Amino acid sequence: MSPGSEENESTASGPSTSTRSSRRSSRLSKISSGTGSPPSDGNLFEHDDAAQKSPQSSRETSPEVFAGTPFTTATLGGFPAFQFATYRKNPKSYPKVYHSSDLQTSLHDQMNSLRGPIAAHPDLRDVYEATILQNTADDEPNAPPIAIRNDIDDEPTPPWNFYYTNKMWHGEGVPDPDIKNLKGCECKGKCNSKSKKCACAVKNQQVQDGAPNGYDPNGMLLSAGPVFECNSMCGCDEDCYNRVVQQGRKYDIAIQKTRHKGWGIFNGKTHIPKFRFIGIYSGEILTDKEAHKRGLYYNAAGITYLFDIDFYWVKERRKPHESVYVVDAFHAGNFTRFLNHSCDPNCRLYPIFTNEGSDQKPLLAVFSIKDIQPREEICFNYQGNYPGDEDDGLENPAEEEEKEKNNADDVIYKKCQCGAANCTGTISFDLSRLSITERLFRCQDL
Ligand SMILES: C[S@@+](CC[C@H](N)C(=O)[O-])C[C@H]1O[C@@H](n2cnc3c(N)ncnc32)[C@H](O)[C@@H]1O
Repeated sequence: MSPGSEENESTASGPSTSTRSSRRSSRLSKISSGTGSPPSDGNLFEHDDAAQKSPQSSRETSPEVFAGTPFTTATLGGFPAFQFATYRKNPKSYPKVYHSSDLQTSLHDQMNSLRGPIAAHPDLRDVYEATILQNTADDEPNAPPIAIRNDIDDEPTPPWNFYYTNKMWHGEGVPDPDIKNLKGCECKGKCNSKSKKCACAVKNQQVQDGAPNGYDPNGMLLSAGPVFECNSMCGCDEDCYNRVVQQGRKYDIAIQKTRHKGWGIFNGKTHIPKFRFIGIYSGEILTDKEAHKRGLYYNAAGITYLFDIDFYWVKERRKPHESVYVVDAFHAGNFTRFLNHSCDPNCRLYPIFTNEGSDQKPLLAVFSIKDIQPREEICFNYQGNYPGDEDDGLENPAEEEEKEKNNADDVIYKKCQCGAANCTGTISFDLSRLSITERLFRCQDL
């Protein structure tokens, strides 16, 4: 089954489109010069907080970035004003870069030092939920809250062993997002995935050889990607149809204890249609070398949160000297780190680019691949086996046996508790990594 292969729903806000048969709105903005005192009539101005707070905002005025930019000399209340489109051709604010070395752990150390009845107090759940809200306030301000539930035992919350975040924290040796190679579109209003003029839509169509790619106006994913979302360099609106992952989570979910698989992720009260964005697999982005070192420890503990960025499309473009990047959600991550494995999964990870110009570092975005009922557990397949993939994940048994002998120390086997009718009985983590898929992974294969 392919993303977007169902009939489109009509939409109240956007034009109704049929994606199956087909291959696939000036405003003035102003910004303070960033120097001197804020204006006394500051509320007359739209200030870009992100740009002002960003440690890199000094770059906004650097000659390298703005060389030749036709800024207007018009002023509004003493501040320079310029055309929105011109402004957006130069990033309004460089995406802030987060480094693993800046991760905060003091709250976690404090919570882990609690002992006795206080450590098991049910009210700790409220602290956990509030921490999630606080840590995600800037990147998903309109998302429904995440609930913590446990009807199985007395553990009040999942362990306080990671920093809750939707961001990607760059480890040592991992380059910052490549902004120099980030290209935007010149569109105004909302971009249309079928457009032949929108540079982002055209790029998306090209990577799928002209087949539909990107999203429909309801946010439904149209292909297996990669999808290049509109970015800081684009002229379109913040709620453009080609900005789905960057707008954050829309569905309410619960982190809930399961009987045999530890904590898991459950849908909330609403039904999630297929191919809708659920969340990004956030955490630290590491070099392969660092991930390998950590993997040995995770093997010993029998649990892993390492996830290789090894999409077919990424691999094809990797230069010989380039490392595989790996996402590690052990020390930092969001609810997606609690997604359990199922042999009959209802979600899958897709490569989505938001503000990253490097081919090698898409976000790992979780989308539903089936309609997900209220309260249903949300799971993906840790081995990257999905019905309809080129070989359905079924390896050559002789090759597999040989691989197992060679890697005996690097593979963890666990009894699978997914309960699906087609359950294979075991889950294995090869080299302590969860895999997107080693196999060919193209839209037409799904
Ligand atoms: C990425 S974590 C998922 C969240 C985990 N349940 C927790 O409480 O932190 C992966 C671990 O969850 C457990 N798990 C996930 N899916 C499972 C399954 N189908 N059967 C048994 N254990 C599972 C295993 O212990 C596995 O190592």
